Amino acid sequence: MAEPLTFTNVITPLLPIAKDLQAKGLEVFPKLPVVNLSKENFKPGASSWLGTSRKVREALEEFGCFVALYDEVSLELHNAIFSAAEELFNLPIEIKEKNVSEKPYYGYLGNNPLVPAIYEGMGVDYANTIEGTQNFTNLIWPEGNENFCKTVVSYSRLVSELEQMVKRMVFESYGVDKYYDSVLESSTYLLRIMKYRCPETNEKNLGCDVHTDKSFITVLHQNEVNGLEIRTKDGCWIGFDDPTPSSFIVLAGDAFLAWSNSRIHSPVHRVILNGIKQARYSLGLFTFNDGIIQIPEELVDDEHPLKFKSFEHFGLLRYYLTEEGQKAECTAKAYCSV
Ligand SMILES: O=C(O)CCC(=O)C(=O)O
Ligand SMILES: [Fe+2]
Repeated sequence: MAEPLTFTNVITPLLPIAKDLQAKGLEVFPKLPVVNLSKENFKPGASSWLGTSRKVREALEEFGCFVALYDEVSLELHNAIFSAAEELFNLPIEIKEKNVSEKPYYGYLGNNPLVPAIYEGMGVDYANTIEGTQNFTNLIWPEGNENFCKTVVSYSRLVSELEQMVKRMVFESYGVDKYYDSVLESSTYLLRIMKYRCPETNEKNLGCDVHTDKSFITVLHQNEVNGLEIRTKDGCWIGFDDPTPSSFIVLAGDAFLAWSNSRIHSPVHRVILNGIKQARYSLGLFTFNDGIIQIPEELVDDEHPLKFKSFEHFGLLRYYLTEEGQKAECTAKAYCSV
């Protein structure tokens, strides 16, 4: 029987051609897969849910990411969260530096030789909870900032619902939905608010160096200034160049790769700011799981022999900070392969 024409088997054969052209110095940017996840399009149990789940799984297996069209975040909230980001980064450095955390990469990242000079990041832990966001707000604005707090919680809750929908779809698509609730229960959400200022003359335009995420899933959202690039399995760079207020990049992290016994791909990505005229702001909602992540036995078979041991997710993140972890090509493989 002929292979069905899905977006992955249509796009994938074109990638080596794009890679060749890129190697010759030509700017060719194939597109990321796009999946419409706006709620009114389907309900659980309807056929479009199953078809969409398959698309989501295929995109994560082949590209490790896709553009989700999701209209739950209103334009008003979209504008409010980016204004909140601006307000936050306009604060004096000594206030921003108050945000420290024992969890690696959770506090203020900026003004630091470890990150590019044009980059700043601020982590809000447990951002989908009033308590988490209130703790952050109290630290930064002891006099209070109700508007910031409300905006961050509302945004993070809606985007965590998108993350949960994707996770449920993948679990169902693999027939392992019985593990969904326990994985959901241990999920925590870090919102990282990021700013990339315009590079000065002769300053490097690197915003974020090549890396894979250590999260289970990351959901990225940005203002109209481009720069995010994702590398395909065969080494072709795909730029995300048409952001809208309702487009979100859903990206699999190393923990999702390990959980799936290597079925899901965790893509290398970077941010490069070429000739930008205004600052780029982006938001990343990162899922990290408390405790141990188990690899479902159903995902182990002759074709997919067991590749990973159960692992502590925050252990993986801490390992990434070590000298050995920094050198590893794939953090999950180095940390918990069998
Ligand atoms: O700013 C972006 O779009 C991506 C940032 C990123 O990759 C990260 O924080 O892990
Ligand atoms: Fe990333």
